[in-house]
Amino acid sequence: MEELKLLGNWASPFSYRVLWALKHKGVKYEYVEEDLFNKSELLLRCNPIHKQIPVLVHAGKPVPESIIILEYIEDTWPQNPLLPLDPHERTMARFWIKFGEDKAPIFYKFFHTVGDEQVKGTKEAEELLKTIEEYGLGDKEFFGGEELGLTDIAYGWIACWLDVLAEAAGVETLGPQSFPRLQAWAERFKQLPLIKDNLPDRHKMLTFFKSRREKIIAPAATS
Ligand SMILES: N[C@@H](CCC(=O)N[C@@H](CS)C(=O)NCC(=O)O)C(=O)O
Repeated sequence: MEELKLLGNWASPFSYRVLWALKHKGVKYEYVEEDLFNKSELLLRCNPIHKQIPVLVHAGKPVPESIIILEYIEDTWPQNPLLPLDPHERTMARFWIKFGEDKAPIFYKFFHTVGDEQVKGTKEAEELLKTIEEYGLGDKEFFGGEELGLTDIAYGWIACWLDVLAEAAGVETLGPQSFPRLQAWAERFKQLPLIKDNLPDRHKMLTFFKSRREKIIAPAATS
């Protein structure tokens, strides 16, 4: 069997995207935990551009960037498809995945700011959630219809990480709970055995993200 390694980090939603997709496909792989404060030679060699996890290394060939890795997984292991067969539906799944990626900096603003900036960032993130709920999810069970797909995996952090980040940043109101259809999707998503059995411990995440947040806002708080 060709060697397959996932370089990841326990707290990273981007790592979990890849892990969920591999498990969904039933593909065996070796997980390598990266210390992001002391990156391994392997990571630096495999992702010299961004020096970030996740990286999937397949038969010695590295693939960086979680969304690109998801596409690679779908192309390489076609079983249990995560993208629809219909070309238009397939393209729209990619549209929504790209939308989420393009808007990521706006989404994370609330976590990196304080005061008025944070209020503004929270509002902007809420607007994005509203758009995703109304135009992306609509009345469907999952983004692609009745079954889990690549868009759900890409947006999985909204179901499993956003409330933790919001709590760590003191903006508990931010999250799918304010959007009924998004909230129902998030609950449905989290109840899938694939997701439920493959998530970091919430308390451990909260402690970690609170400490990250304190470090991020420290210069703003003392200036
Ligand atoms: N766009 C990237 C983001 C990956 C990312 O932000 N990884 C973080 C961990 S969550 C990382 O490796 N941080 C270390 C660093 O930037 O030095 C992806 O989707 O893979």
